Amino acid sequence: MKVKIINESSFSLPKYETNGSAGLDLQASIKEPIELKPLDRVLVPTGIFLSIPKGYEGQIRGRSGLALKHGITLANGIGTIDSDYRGEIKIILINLGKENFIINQGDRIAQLVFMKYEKVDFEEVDFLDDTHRGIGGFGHTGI
Ligand SMILES: O=c1ccn([C@H]2C[C@H](O)[C@@H](COP(=O)(O)OP(=O)(O)OP(=O)(O)O)O2)c(=O)[nH]1
Ligand SMILES: [Mg+2]
Repeated sequence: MKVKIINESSFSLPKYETNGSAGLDLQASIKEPIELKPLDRVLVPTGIFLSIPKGYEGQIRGRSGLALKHGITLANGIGTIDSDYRGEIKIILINLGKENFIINQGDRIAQLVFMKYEKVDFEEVDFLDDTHRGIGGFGHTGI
């Protein structure tokens, strides 16, 4: 995959921390540390620009350690990086913890997983096929 890196200071390509890691850790590429107060959101640049092959997307996911220890998570749940996006990958962090959190240059703030996806064509109809579940959802089978 083609990758362009424009970092605030030089660091290596995103990498898988272990052989079996699904996610590549993404680092903050920032001039100054960012202080994130409780419930603050911030868009953090990573210095990474990608040309993802057609038929794949990049998923930005949080890091469990940051979420558990500091309440730092993604404001958009899972970020979607489209294959035709040529801008810088940025991470939308939110502080759901009770303490201020400092992000420093080079901190690993999120991870990137590549996924194949399917596209569909819609056929508009008046009635959908019956199923046992029907319109039941949102806990209708019990908690
Ligand atoms: O966490 C994220 C989510 C998105 N993006 C970039 C890549 C993605 O291809 C583009 C658009 O993302 P999305 O479709 O989620 O945002 P939108 O609000 O629908 O913007 P747009 O109208 O540009 O599609 O923004 C990121 O860098 N980080
Ligand atoms: Mg969009």
